[in-house]
Amino acid sequence: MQKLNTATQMRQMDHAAMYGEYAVAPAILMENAGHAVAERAEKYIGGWLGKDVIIFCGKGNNGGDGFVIARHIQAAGARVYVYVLGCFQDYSSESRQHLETLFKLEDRETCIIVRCGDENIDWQLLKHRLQDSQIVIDAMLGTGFHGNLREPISSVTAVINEAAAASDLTVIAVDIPTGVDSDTGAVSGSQEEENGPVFADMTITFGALKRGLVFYPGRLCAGHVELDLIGMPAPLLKKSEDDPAYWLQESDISEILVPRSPDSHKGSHGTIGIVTGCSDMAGAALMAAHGAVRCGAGKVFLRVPSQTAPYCIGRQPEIMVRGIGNGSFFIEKDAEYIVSECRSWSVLAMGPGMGKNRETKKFIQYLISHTECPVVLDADALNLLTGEQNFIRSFGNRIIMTPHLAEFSRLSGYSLGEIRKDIIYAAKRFAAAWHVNLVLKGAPTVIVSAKTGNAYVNPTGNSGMACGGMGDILTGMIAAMTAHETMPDICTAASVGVYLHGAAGDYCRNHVGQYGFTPMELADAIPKVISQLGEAMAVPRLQHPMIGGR
Ligand SMILES: NC(=O)C1=CN([C@@H]2O[C@H](COP(=O)(O)OP(=O)(O)OC[C@H]3O[C@@H](n4cnc5c(N)ncnc54)[C@H](OP(=O)(O)O)[C@@H]3O)[C@@H](O)[C@H]2O)[C@@H](O)CC1
Ligand SMILES: Nc1ncnc2c1ncn2[C@@H]1O[C@H](COP(=O)(O)OP(=O)(O)O)[C@@H](O)[C@H]1O
Ligand SMILES: [K+]
Repeated sequence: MQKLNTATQMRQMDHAAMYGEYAVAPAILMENAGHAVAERAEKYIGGWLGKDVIIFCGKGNNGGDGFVIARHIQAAGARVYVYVLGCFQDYSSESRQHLETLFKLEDRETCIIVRCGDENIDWQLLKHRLQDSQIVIDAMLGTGFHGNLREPISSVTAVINEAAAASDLTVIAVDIPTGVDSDTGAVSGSQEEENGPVFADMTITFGALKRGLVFYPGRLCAGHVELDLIGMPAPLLKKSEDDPAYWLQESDISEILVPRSPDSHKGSHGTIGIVTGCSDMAGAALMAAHGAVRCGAGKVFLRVPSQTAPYCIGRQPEIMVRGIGNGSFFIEKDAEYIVSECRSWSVLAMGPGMGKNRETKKFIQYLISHTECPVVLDADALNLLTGEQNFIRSFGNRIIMTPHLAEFSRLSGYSLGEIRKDIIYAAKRFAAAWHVNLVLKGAPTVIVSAKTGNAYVNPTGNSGMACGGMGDILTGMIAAMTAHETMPDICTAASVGVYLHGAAGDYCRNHVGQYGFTPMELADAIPKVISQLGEAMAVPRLQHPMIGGR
């Protein structure tokens, strides 16, 4: 698990490293950052020797990193043009120190410094240099960026992007591409204003990942991302932040998802009750059940309204289907029977294709309030529970809600714009207010624990999954994961389900193609992606140290 930090958290980490008990000198931290870029980018571009490189250095410490990079790559055999966009006296003392060193290296041949602080930029000359260069390094703005790009940075950014689009210029961003908000992934400008962000091929980021590197549109600007720890003291790297968010790793999943015990039986892997569907949406119910089967569930029971049952019975032999009541949708009266069945179920999942009938809402509420097992709520179950914050709050610890953005907007009352502005904030705020475990589906999906308020962001998945039915499969997967005997808590189960769902989507993209793989094909890929985790799976362990815990 990697921390996903905000600019404020990064400032606190930097400050603690430099001015706390560890007393790492600011110039050394900057030296490490600049050296990390020179070294990691060298591998990416295949060596500095003989390359023409333009480094744009802003007036903050991101620019200071640029001065260090210039020194290292000049030494490695490149010709460097350094555009200094700040005035000497305004730089921090560590940036000034590195700039002074660079001034000593200026030779008009391998190190050419262009002082732009109080002069105009020769745009024609810059464009020619961009045409003749192979690499651009963006050290204009890092975590200090806010608002929209101002001149001259906005024009410099425009000419970099233009040159990169017209040639095979490689753009390397320092810490985060200029114009990307570290906290949210929002970017500067709009199409009309043309003051958009830098589009980089690679970003080397320092100390911890920034949230803006994994949320769109910022993620599109970052290209290939590498994290360098730049000599940050280990306790600071491990320290839990206030208001934390984490980027899930494959190693987290293989640590949690232990191999099945040789003497396990179907009871060890849970009895899954999927109670959903209505007359015209039998497919959603079947897909949810199939998602559970493919996640290794011990037994899967599918309960649908009686008029839906003929379309489900016998479709898949391992799923035990029964029709409930007399109608084409569930009504409150049907709930009593499910409550009695539920006593032997490990988990109850409701929502996919369930319809929006008011009577069905009463059915769902009756079931939630008369059962004790974990409950996964998706799709129509969420639409029906809009406005029921007080009701959900009292059961929230054992509920996982899995809305996509539009369902989340209806459920929470937050506008889509408000949600997109800061997805982690919106997800955490909702999970705290409703006291519920949340899986906010999207690109990427965010999971929030009801118990800790921690947010986990999922790295897997792709746009081939943007098609109807993918969420239904996920509902069944999360239900099945919740029921495995070795799963420490339901937020962890949800995180594993979401990760594997995306990983199975990535498997399908790679083996079937980005267009047109189906939810059922994705489900069929789940055992394959789990077996790929196989070698890394840990020996059984009861409590994973981070997700959902503590
Ligand atoms: N010791 C450390 O802390 C370490 C830090 N490190 C590095 O420092 C970086 C953070 O440095 P930082 O805090 O100086 O901020 P930075 O991103 O350089 O920008 C600040 C300047 O940008 C300006 N500005 C803002 N918005 C703007 C806009 N829209 N358009 C135009 N200008 C705008 C803003 O001006 P203002 O708006 O305040 O007038 C201010 O002058 C971090 O990302 C990492 O690379 C590493 O070396 C490791 C050790
Ligand atoms: N561009 C994308 N990148 C990654 N994952 C995606 C993308 N588009 C969709 N998904 C995933 O696919 C699933 C779609 O779920 P949902 O919208 O509920 O589908 P449905 O309701 O039709 O079953 C979610 O898990 C979502 O995260
Ligand atoms: K940058």
